[in-house]
Formats: sequence, structure tokens, C-alpha cells
Amino acid sequence: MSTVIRGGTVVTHDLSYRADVLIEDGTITQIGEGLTGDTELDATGCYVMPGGIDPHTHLEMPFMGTHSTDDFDSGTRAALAGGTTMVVDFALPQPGQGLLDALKTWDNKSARAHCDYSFHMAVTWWGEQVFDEMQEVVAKHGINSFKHFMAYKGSLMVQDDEMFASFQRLAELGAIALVHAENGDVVADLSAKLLREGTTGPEGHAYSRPPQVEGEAANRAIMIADMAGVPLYVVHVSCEQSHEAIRRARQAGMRVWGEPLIQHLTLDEGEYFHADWDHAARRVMSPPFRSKAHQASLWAGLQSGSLSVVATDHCAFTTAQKRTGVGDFTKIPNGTGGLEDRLPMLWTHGVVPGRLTPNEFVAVTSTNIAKILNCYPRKGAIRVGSDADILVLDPAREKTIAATDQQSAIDYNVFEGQQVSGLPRYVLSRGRVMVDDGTLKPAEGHGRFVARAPRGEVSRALTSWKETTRPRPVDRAGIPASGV
Ligand SMILES: NC(=O)NCCC(=O)O
Ligand SMILES: [Zn+2]
Ligand SMILES: [Zn+2]
Repeated sequence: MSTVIRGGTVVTHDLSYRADVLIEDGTITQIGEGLTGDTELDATGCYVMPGGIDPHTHLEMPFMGTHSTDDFDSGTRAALAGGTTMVVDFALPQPGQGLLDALKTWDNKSARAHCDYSFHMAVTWWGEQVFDEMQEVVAKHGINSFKHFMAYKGSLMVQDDEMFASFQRLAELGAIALVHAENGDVVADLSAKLLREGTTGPEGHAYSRPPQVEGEAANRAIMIADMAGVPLYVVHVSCEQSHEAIRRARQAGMRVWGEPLIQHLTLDEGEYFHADWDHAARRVMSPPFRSKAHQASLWAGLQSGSLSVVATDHCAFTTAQKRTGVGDFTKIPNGTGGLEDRLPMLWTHGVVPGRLTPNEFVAVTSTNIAKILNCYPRKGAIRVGSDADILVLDPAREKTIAATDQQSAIDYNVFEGQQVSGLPRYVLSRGRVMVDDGTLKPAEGHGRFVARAPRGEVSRALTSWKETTRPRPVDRAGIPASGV
């Protein structure tokens, strides 16, 4: 049973060219002119791209006394409806819980996935058990990326000594470190002060997390990672201060990547001052939305290559869940949705006005993260031998974003009313047509776990570099190294 995508323009991170794509048994087997297959999909006028990879989702995440509402069913339906064919979620051990134990929970949840997925492991506490289990998580479970929260004091936050120990362990194992970079101590203090002084509404969330808390933490994580000799990926970069730290580190040769979110690129801090409490609370996430000047910095980072990936941090709570925080903004569950909207929003605000080329669009939505997470070219590529995870993007197809039409299970959409173009005509997941002429054809349980080996190219290079430049004792004739 073969499928051919005919008449489109193949767009990869480095090339655009007219070609048909032949798919057999879930894999791309030929790319060229005049191909035929059992099923033919007409891509005339469309771009044939690697499906999106969203490396930052929290599906059914236990957080702030509740669970995020989108699970692996609704979350991956939303992904596919918007052209994303792989998500990477976070396995999150409770304090004191083993990593392997937490992984079982995520394995169970993900059985419902409609598209392929992988996991990052979160390091939420530190001890011998975590140190020991990291080895098995990497070697047996195909997870090569570990997340550290520098915020959420009293729940997920880890201290610098724990982070340094974890980063050193990751360097040994050939894995990479991820950080949520915000100074959790300062956030906790500022929050308490704001509440004491009478700021209880959602605007307090933004005031309690100024760009400085993010810039300071990003810089600290970068320096700790450099000393530990581990590559670092900074999630949800929202402001110039953390972007500047990443830019500076990259210019100094450090192995650091930055990930802005589609929300921070397109929505600003004005949302928190909306007269309607629900409107503002629905947009509470960490870090908060920023000013237009910060947005300009993020776009420039994508254009210049100092920022590498656009994600969503999809962590969706209903209005009823958000209302837990009426009278105290620190109790509003942190998180917003975006899985279905990431690609159309980035196309509309990135490619259409000329901020990004179509090739750059592919790079930041798919190929770069596949390389960083060491699953390229199986994912993130239109190449012979790659999984047939393909988005046929129709630049002429348009819609107005509305919660009433979305796959997400929540009752609103932070992009409500936005007019977007660049919608999927077809989306294929390992060759199976999941969006057919714009209509989602869900297949619960179709998704498979994508194992990712350690010691990717950047990890190997950094290990060699750290060995080349490591401190060495000076050999002084006649003077013993240890005391007499
Ligand atoms: N970002 C956010 O507000 N919620 C999800 C958890 C996290 O990534 O910090
Ligand atoms: Zn975070
Ligand atoms: Zn997150």
C-alpha cells in the first residue's frame, strides 16, 4: 500500500524544490518527479514539509493542585489538526518518587496518543536514587534530555548544588540539560509582597516575574552547564534578558539553545490588564507575556539563529480551574494552550510578513529540535528513509481561530479571533493520513514512543572539548604531587 503526495513544493530546512513524495510502510521511499502510488494526495499550490515537532508539552500534568485538562488524546488531536506530528512531554516525578516509577505513569497516559511522542525526564529532587536511575532512563528508555525547574519554590524547584550535580551526571551519560529559567526565590518574595500590598489579580503574576528573574536564572544555568560540560536547552525564553544571556554564551562557543513560545512571540503583557478577570487569568503562564520590545528581540533571535526552536509549552487549564486563583494570583494554575495554533500562528506572523523564510519556518518548528534531541533524520526531515511525518501546508487556506472549533478540551483559546493562514491540507503520521483535505481523521493509540539515543553530535563534541581543555596538574621535577 503506497501513497504519493503529488504536485507540491518540498520545503526542508535548507531547500525548496518541486517534487512528488512516495511513501511505503510509513516511510519515505522516493522523492522525485512523476511518481505514482495506490493513493494520491494532490498538493498543488502547497508546501510539503516535515511535520511539526513540539518539544514542550504538559499533557495531563499534575500541577498546582489539579491536572492540565488536555491529555494525550485531546492534546495529540490538537497537535495533528495544526500540523504537528510529534510532541515531547515531561515525565514528572513527585518529590521523593523514582524516575522509573514516574516513567510508568507517563507510559500509561501516552497510550492514547494519536501521533508519535517522546519524553523528557524532569529532575524535581536530588538524591542517590535519582543519580542511579538516570543511567537506566538514558540507556534503556531512550530519554536523553532532563528538565530542571529553577522556579516553583516548594514544589518542582531545584537548588544550584542539585542542578550542578545533575548536570555533571548528564555530561557523563551523554544527555542534555533543560531548564525553566526563573529565579524562584525572588518570584516567591515578590509574590508575597504584592499580595501583602493588595495586588491579588492576574496582573500580580506578571509583576512578580519581571524579565530580570528570567535573565538572571538563564545566565546562572548557562554558567553552571558550562562548568559541568553539558549542552543546555533553555525552555520558554520570553525576554531580551534571557535571550541576551543565550546569545552571549553562543558567541563564546558554549553549547546553548533557546526556545521561544508562539504565545510570547504574538501576545503581550497587555493581556494581564484586561478588565475581565477570566480573560487575564486564562493567560497566566510562566514566564508571563512581555512587552513588544521583548517580542521584537525574540523574532530577531529566530532570524539570526541565536534562538533555535518555537514551541508551545501546551499546559491547558479550563476557566473553572483558573478560578481557583480568585483573590490570590499565586493560586491560578500556570499554563496556556497552543498546540493546534503554533504552526498557523507562526506562518501568519512569521512567514507571511517576511520575518522568516519558509525554510527557516521548517527549521524552527521541526528540524532544529529533531537534531538537538537526536532523532534526526528519522524525524524533522523529508528524506528517503525518514518517517513519513508530513505536513502539506496550504498557504491559501485561512480561518479565524475559535475555541468552538478546536480539538483542545478547554473552553477558550488565547488566540481567539486571530485570522490565520497556512493551514494543513494533509497531515500524515508515519504514512497514515490524519488530516485529509483539512478534516482531522483521529486514530487513538496510533502514536508510538520515539526513543532517542544519548551522545548526539553536540554532546560528543562538547565532551571532547572539555577533555581537551580540562585542568591538568603541572609536572614539576623533584616536587611530589602529594605532601611528604
Ligand atoms: N509554563 C507554565 O506556566 N506552565 C507549565 C509548566 C512550566 O513549563 O513551567
Ligand atoms: Zn516552565
Ligand atoms: Zn513547560
